[in-house]
Amino acid sequence: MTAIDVSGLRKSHQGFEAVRGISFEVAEGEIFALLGRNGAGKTTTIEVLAGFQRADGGTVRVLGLDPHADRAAVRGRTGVMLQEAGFFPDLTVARTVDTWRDFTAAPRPRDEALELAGLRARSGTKVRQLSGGEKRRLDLALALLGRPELLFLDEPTAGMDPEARAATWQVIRDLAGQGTTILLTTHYLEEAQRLAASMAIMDEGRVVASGGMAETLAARAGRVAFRLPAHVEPGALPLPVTVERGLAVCRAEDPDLAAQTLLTWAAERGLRLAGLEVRAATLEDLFMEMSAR
Ligand SMILES: Nc1ncnc2c1ncn2[C@@H]1O[C@H](COP(=O)(O)OP(=O)(O)OP(=O)(O)O)[C@@H](O)[C@H]1O
Repeated sequence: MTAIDVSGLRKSHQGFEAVRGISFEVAEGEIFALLGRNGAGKTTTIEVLAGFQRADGGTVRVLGLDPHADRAAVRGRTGVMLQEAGFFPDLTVARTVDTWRDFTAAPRPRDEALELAGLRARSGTKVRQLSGGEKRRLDLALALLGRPELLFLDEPTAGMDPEARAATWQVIRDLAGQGTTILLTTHYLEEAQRLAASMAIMDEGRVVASGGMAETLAARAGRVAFRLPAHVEPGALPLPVTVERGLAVCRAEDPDLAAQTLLTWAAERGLRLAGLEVRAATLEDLFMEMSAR
């Protein structure tokens, strides 16, 4: 089943077209990463999908519903974590959650939501005393209150230290494991690559790449990098290379095979390929390529 179906979506803000006819689908129970540079249109897209803004063009279906026309129904089944939460700084974490519980149908118990978000130990702390990363966790706890079928997470790990980030990844994975569909944005491409089964990269309001994460990356060239041996010209190597920051870099569909070819060539000449690094394409490679156009 498709949890989110976006086709030709357009949305302008005061005459500026932030989203310019994008299409993508998110399958039920999947983690989907919406990626792109600052201003690419990710938040605007989430705001339309969550029913906060009305689309100017195209069609959008969320859990089979129109998120604007059927927004009450959609809101009851979705959780949203936007970038800027409107917390009351003088309330404690516990009171903040309690206040939100009052507006949520069949909410989770407060401590369960705090536990899930890794914030239970800060229950009695005032919001103003939370760190940036802890505020993100409070946001997550609030987004989880209504046991949503679908979660929108706009930069869920921004400002978190590595430990908190890893804990949040686990929460996200656990939720997906229980069947929750998750659409997230992040500027941490490694995070997207680790978490998401599918993705779309946006640039200036358009989708410039999309698809299954593993398939998309597998279809792209990997790279073999090494320090060029002394007195060897790049043109003498058996495969084409570029020299990048002092390293010879060979891009190849099958980087293992390319490395073998290069190593055999070097061994036959008694040369070493120092610092040899062989890796498949990463999301960062794809992102840089797509955003640089
Ligand atoms: N309310 C608004 N009024 C006018 N312009 C807006 C408004 N909201 C967003 N924009 C503009 O629309 C474009 C897309 O913004 P959006 O917040 O959707 O991008 P984003 O991909 O989420 O960026 P970021 O990674 O910085 O969060 C930007 O150029 C932004 O300045």
